[in-house]
Amino acid sequence: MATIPGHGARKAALKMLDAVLRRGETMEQAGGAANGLPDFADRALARAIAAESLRWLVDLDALIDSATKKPLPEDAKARAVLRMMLAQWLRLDTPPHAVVATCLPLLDGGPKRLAHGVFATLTRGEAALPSVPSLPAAVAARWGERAEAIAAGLAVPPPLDLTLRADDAGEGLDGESLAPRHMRLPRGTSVEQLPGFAEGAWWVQDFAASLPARLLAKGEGRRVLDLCAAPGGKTLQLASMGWRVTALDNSSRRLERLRQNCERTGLAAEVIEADAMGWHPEAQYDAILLDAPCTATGTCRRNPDVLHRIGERQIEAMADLQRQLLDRAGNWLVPNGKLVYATCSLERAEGEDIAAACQLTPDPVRAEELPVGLAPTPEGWVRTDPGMLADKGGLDGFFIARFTA
Ligand SMILES: C[S@@+](CC[C@H](N)C(=O)[O-])C[C@H]1O[C@@H](n2cnc3c(N)ncnc32)[C@H](O)[C@@H]1O
Repeated sequence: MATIPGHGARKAALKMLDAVLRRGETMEQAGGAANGLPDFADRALARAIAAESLRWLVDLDALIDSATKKPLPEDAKARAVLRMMLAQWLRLDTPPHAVVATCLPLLDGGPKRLAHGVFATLTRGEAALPSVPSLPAAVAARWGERAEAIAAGLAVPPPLDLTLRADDAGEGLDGESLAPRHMRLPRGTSVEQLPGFAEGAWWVQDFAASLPARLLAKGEGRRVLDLCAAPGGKTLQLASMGWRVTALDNSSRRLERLRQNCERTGLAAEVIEADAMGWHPEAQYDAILLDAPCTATGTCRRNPDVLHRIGERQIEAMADLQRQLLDRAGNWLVPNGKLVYATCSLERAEGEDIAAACQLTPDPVRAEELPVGLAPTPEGWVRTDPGMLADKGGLDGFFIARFTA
């Protein structure tokens, strides 16, 4: 059979969906399925199809079920292909005939006629998605009263946030600054073409992800441990704030990216590859930033896979590790040293519950320390989610707490 243009991207997207939904892989891991595609546009398309299918999965399934007499099994290939077909038509504005031509061959030797019939019925009728994606029931229950606002923030992929190396490093960038050393640009902006890229004047970092380091004072040559540091967004921030940074992580692959980031921006850090659960420092630190490994549900706008592969089991496992890392790090500070604990998770178990049980002395964040009108919680913690700053393009979900030794 002659190759159908665009079919490769759909094949890769189907593999990505399968990797996330059946094997519980992250979008990053699943994205490997698209790496074999020679064309950048095809790789980007495969990722967009998979991401939009996952973002709108509950609503796409409702449409599919409305057009079948007997519901297709959850893991049926025909359901997966139909999810992708509908996501392309309803979210990526692909004309139905192009969707049919590129996707139905994925079901060769299978229920092709059934899928064609369901898609034809839906495209002929009034099929539409709601303005806000529906969350899986378990996720909505976990996110409680913020669930609706978070879902609204999830409806569109996020803008591009840059953190600047210095106060004047944003020259030539035409965006909105929400705080010193920050620039927000429209989503889809191509990073490589922006002024300052080659010179390392800035790096890509969601605005919420830049908040933990902002809660430490200027370094003035003091020593900070960036614990769980790779790929280094916070390492770069701390170095640019005048700290002498030790960046520790146990992933050599991610540390390689950290080193490249340091090289591109001309910022320095001592890099240590080690397991934080076995490592001991030679001397205590003036400050520690613990950006702990987590379920990353706060990044659901760019990684909608977390909506479907994270449950109580993964959350509890992460919370356990976070508690242990925080316990250990608490012993590595000089008297009166500061520790900032952060996770990009929307789960209380990985944020509020960890901070409440911490043995260190709380150092509550004050309202005047936070930019753009963000307010600390009554406990002096910071909690962000994708429903916040909606008129400015939203925020990733983060939890941040500060302590004193
Ligand atoms: C949330 S990410 C860090 C992001 C990073 N701080 C930044 O701003 O770019 C968490 C990191 O923890 C690392 N990690 C997980 N378990 C670890 C352990 N036991 N020891 C050291 N690093 C660990 C992971 O490799 C991952 O890079």
